Amino acid sequence: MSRFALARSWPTLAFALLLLGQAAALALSLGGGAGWLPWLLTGLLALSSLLALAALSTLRRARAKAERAQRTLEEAIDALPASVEIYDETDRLVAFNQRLVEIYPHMLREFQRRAGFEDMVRASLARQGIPEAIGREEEWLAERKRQRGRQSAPLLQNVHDEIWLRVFERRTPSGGIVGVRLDVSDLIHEQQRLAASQAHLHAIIQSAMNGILTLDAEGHVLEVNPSCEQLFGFSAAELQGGHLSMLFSGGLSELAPQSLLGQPREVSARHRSGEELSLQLTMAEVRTATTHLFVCIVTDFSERKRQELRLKRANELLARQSTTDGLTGVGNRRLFDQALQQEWLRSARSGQPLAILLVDIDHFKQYNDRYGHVAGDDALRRVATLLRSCVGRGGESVCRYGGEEFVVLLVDTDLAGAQVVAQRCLDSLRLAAIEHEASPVRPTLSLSIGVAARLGHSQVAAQSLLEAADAALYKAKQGGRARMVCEARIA
Ligand SMILES: Nc1nc2c(ncn2[C@@H]2O[C@H](COP(=O)(O)OP(=O)(O)OP(=O)(O)O)[C@@H](O)[C@H]2O)c(=O)[nH]1
Repeated sequence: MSRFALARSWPTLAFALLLLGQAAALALSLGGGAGWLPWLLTGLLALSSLLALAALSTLRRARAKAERAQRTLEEAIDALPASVEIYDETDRLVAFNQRLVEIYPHMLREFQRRAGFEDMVRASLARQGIPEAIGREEEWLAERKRQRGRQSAPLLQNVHDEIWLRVFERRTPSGGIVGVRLDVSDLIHEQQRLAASQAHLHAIIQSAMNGILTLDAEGHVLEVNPSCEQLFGFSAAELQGGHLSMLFSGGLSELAPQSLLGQPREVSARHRSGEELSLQLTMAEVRTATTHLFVCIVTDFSERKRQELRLKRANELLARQSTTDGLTGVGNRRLFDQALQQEWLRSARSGQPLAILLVDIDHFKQYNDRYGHVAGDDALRRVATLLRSCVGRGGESVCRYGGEEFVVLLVDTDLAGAQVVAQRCLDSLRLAAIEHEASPVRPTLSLSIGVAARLGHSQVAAQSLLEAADAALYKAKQGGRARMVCEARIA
């Protein structure tokens, strides 16, 4: 028997002793009895009084202890960060803590012991205290009652002023219900902020002009944006799961995304159609406690690259045109001037000789007059071609000097060598036998050539070589044309 049970039985014992005492007193008053009997009765009375007093004191102590225990329990429940409410088997409120009142301050009056759950919910609905139920209160209440104490997962409830609760309800073995409401507003607001930021990010990625791919740590495609689909000509479904190497060529196939981190790099790729793409690839790593992936941003500069190539070709053509004679296709005067300066310096450095032939078509005016300008142009083209074929080492050293005059630059060639070339030119034109009936020299086109050469290391200017060749040409003309004249070497 526990001490508490023992204490509870003592008043009964004391009462029994008292009754026994009174019975004995009655028997005595009714007649006779032993002389010791009053003493016995007095003793019994005293003993029963003592027992009763002891029992009362034990009871008081036990009650005080029970009250202390209940107070401790109530204080503990009140101190919980969650609200606690306890209902009996008829769904009436038996106990609740302070937190419940704080969560539902408008329900202060309704939170009474023995208040029914449904009545309290109805009161809350009437005050529009449950935002998600507004406009469909009865339906909401029916559903709430149906689920009461049976939810497999806690309910998420939006109360007022942006307060979100997780409601845990469990049925007790005796048929009552214990409810706990945990304020998860911070968590929900964080989730809402996260969802908003994800939506924001998603919109940016979806509308970005750059191709954006997410890759796993091995380089397999996880997600792509519409620009990426457009860029490669493959759908997201086709790209997903594929490896980086499927998209990019040029040595990227063996590389893991990790090795592409850092500075943007230029890579080439192929569109589904086979068209070559010039791309810039920037790789970023995303590493969190639960995630490890890579974000690859791809910029297409194929069009810019094509434009650059077109521009380069156009510039090359322009440069060629600016140094080419439009009629004959040989170099023009500008090219000759540049080449002469360049070779002059080179010859000065190396000590190698340098020679030029100044070539003039004889009586070309008469040719034009006799055969017309178009035929004259054609004759100029034929002479240019013949000269190029006579020069041997790269015909590009033949330039049109102006009108019906050509100049031939002969590198690493001395005067003797230049004379050989000049003679070859004269012979070659004679053999070509281009008709020139109006020429007083002979009935075919002829040339006069002035030859000059420089010795290496001479300090004079390049112009002096040209002047020497011009003087020689003049002498050739004076000497009857259809010939060459060699000017003395330039020192
Ligand atoms: N068809 C044609 N003729 C040209 C061209 N450039 C210059 N000529 C002509 O070449 C002729 C040169 O005449 P001149 O300077 O008197 O020389 P030439 O008639 O050859 O006389 P010599 O040089 O003294 O033998 C001119 O009639 C020019 O019109 C050209 O591009 N096409």
